[in-house]
Amino acid sequence: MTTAEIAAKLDAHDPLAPARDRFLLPAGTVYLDGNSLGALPAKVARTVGHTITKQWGEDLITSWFRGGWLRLPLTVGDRIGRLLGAGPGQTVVGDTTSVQLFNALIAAARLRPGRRVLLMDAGGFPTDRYLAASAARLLGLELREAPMDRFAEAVRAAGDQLAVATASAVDFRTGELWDLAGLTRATHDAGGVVVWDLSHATGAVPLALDRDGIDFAVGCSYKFLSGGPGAPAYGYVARRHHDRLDHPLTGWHGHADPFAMEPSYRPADGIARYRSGTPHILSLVALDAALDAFCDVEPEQIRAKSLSLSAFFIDCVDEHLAGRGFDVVTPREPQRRGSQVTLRHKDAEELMATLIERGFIGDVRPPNLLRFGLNALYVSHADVLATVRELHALT
Ligand SMILES: Cc1ncc(COP(=O)(O)O)c(C=O)c1O
Ligand SMILES: Nc1c(O)cccc1C(=O)C[C@H](N)C(=O)O
Repeated sequence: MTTAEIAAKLDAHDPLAPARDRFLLPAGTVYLDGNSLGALPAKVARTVGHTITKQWGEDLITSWFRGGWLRLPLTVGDRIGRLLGAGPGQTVVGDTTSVQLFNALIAAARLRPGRRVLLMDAGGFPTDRYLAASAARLLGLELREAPMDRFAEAVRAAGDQLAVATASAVDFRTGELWDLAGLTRATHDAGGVVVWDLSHATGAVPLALDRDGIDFAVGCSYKFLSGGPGAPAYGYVARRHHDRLDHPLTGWHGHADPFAMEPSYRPADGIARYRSGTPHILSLVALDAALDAFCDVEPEQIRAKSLSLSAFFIDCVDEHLAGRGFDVVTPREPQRRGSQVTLRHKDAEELMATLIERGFIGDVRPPNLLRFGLNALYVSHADVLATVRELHALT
């Protein structure tokens, strides 16, 4: 079969194909950058419009209490929790991933007083590295870094000095998926606490935070979840830590009784104490509406489609781009792949600029990586083949 026939067959048998209509994608565009900014879900504008005109415009401040605004960080958190393999009452939505990560690192370290080492993933996203360095300085911890393929070794080397280990589940450059369960176990064996950044995994890879015993996790909601530009991030804290959870940002929304306006901080019970200030309602409403696109979809279905797309992408590269200067950077073993394919090429910048001009949107990361995000809800095998053909035409 030709790659065109294979694409047609895979798309014809794709149970998630109808989900594409839940998104507004511009005609003539192949969108492979949903790992950076997810496409616009069709329901979002209408829902946010209603919140603005009715809830804000007419119901005014009563919307905080009667309109459900106050609880949105928790209700939306539980909806994301379903995609994380997290039972209700452990996920809160708000602030940015950077802020969530900072909170998680500090709160995690406070669970291990007397231990000296904060271990971070050497190839992590820059914001994670910058924040881990600052958290270490603030807490007087020794910052160590290790590449992910030697992370477990570094955890063992830190031994009983390990306070916190933090890493990304999926490498933002290569799309490699790491062993969350195994690395969490290794961290626990050393007596440490783990903080995962799940930004490139959420909505893309099945996760089992409760089952895998993960302590803390954070993630973006504007990537595979399509919550919109600057959509609020989430923070997960395993229930077993809630009673001892010492949140660094003791804002009034995490207080046991915010509207009592007490002079001193008294943390709320459960995950509610992991809130801080006033939630970003319009962004939360947009994210809530975006999550409807996932309501009848199981993470395993997303995974099956995503792996089919990435395997087909790699096959098309092998078939159509051989000898044209491309290397497949993303692992070929399916269990080691997230939901993107990364290619190395010396002219990555120029190639991507031309691809985008022609309606094929991916992105580049220095020095020479072309990244293509594969959102199982709206990307087809035909999109993948068309993109590879365009790269063929350009090289
Ligand atoms: C792994 C990872 N963490 C964090 C972020 C971003 O954090 P923030 O939303 O605070 O900019 C990104 C992407 O921007 C990311 O890829
Ligand atoms: N967060 C972003 C932003 O504020 C502007 C442009 C892109 C982004 C991204 O999400 C980048 C993304 N995290 C990455 O993996 O490179």
